[in-house]
Amino acid sequence: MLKLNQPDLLRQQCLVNGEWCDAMSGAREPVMNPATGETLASVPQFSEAETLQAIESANQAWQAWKQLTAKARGALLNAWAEKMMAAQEDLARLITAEQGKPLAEARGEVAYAASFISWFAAEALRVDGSVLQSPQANQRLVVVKQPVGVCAAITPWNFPAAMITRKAAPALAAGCVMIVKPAEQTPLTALALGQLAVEAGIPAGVLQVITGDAAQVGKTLCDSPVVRKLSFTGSTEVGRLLMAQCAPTIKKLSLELGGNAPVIVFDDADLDAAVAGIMASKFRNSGQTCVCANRIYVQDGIHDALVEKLAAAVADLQVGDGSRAETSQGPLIDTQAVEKVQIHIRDALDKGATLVAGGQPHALGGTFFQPTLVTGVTQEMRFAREETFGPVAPVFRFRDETEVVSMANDTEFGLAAYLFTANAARQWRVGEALEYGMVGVNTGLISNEVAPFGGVKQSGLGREGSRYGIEEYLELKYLCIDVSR
Ligand SMILES: NC(=O)C1=CN([C@@H]2O[C@H](COP(=O)(O)OP(=O)(O)OC[C@H]3O[C@@H](n4cnc5c(N)ncnc54)[C@H](OP(=O)(O)O)[C@@H]3O)[C@@H](O)[C@H]2O)C=CC1
Ligand SMILES: O=C(O)CCCC(=O)O
Repeated sequence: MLKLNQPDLLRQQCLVNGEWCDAMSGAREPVMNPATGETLASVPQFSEAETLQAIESANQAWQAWKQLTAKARGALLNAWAEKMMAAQEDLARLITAEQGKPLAEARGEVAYAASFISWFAAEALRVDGSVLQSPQANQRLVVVKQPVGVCAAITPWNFPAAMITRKAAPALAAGCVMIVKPAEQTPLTALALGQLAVEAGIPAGVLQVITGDAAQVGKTLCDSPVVRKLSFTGSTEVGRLLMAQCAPTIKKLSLELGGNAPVIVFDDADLDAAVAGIMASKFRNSGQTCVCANRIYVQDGIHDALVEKLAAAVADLQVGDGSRAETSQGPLIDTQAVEKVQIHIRDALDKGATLVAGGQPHALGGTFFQPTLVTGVTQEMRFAREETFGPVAPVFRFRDETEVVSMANDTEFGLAAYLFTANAARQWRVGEALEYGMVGVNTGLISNEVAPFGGVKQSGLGREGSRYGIEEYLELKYLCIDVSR
């Protein structure tokens, strides 16, 4: 059973207009622990009617929220971030229980999530406009920034806290209000964040958290002309659907979709640094992040040495329940995730790849999977085309820079890429040539609140975090003032 220091953080109702509510039908969905299969709690199954109520409450709340000074909004956001950090251990336990990641990673996620709130509390103070040089002597031209309005966020299960705050914090800082629909696997962290927002004094209706039928809730949010913006993180497939659903109301969109991150290791790289970077990027959250290394390209000259070091590092990973201190690899989120990993491995082995380590479900059973290393992978295999989203490191071999840049760019995705080389000119050259929104050079960890997170091509639209992130929640308004009368 889940034990929390602050038991009222385990919320099993939706937060609408400052009230904790059930679905009108009374329908509920269980929330499972992927490590044990245990039912942790259950949450309401909202449908269209309750979603419409949340939209109405959001619109009412917006009228007062947008009138607050940026300083006042920032102070409330800071109070929310402080509450989160005070409840870091409880939030981490909730994340590990419903999502599976090791507790140390979950604690890190809470701090990462809170960092977006503090960052945007400060960015609120820096939203400004401009005065333009007028082509007419009698006119003054002024540009101001105003909040977009009622926003919605649909978030994934892999970062149950951070994907919410990375959207809600800039929205609230800009003067928008937000309705959050978390993933069905991880609603408990989202509801706990709602509770902490209430405790921080964020007014009713400004941040609402609703759980339920994704297709119905999503369609209602997309169809509503009151909702002016949707921010989504998840699969490219659902992103495409939401984009189409938002077309009739011409909604603003931020989409953070699938990745297929290449890691390129050149002959001149520091091999230990490359292995540390690959391990951090590949096996974080058991390979379930959209910036996880999906393809590892290793140059001929160091291929065998790198594979040997990588195999040793993979062998050191400790698979287990994330609540155990020694665990570095938790379970995968569900059985479909395990199936996807197995399909990708089987496809590669059938086409001639070599299994160096792992490759099977773990002896612990359930959705635990052995950390896996495969070599001899080629562009014809699924590993090259699809996001595996699991603890599998597929190693490709390459000859030269031109060849590897072409292989790395040969995908419809363009979120994150990584390269390891000691050559400064090559760092620039390849960094510029990679068609990705984010490039890590000699590092496998690139995410923080200060940097613009987002992709090109079919990895999405817009940027989250950073000073650019708040712009996604602001509209420019131009005033032309005749000063002659
Ligand atoms: N970019 C990223 O960070 C992520 C990428 N992925 C990729 O997607 C694959 C599948 O993961 P999965 O969880 O199925 O991802 P989804 O895209 O299905 O889920 C992400 C979010 O979208 C919601 N959603 C699903 N269908 C609809 C719909 N018709 N209308 C509105 N919202 C909807 C989900 O709700 P609900 O949970 O209630 O169904 C969840 O909140 C992964 O293997 C991975 O490759 C997955 C998660 C995150
Ligand atoms: O979309 C994801 O997979 C979550 C983002 C991970 C990160 O912020 O590094």
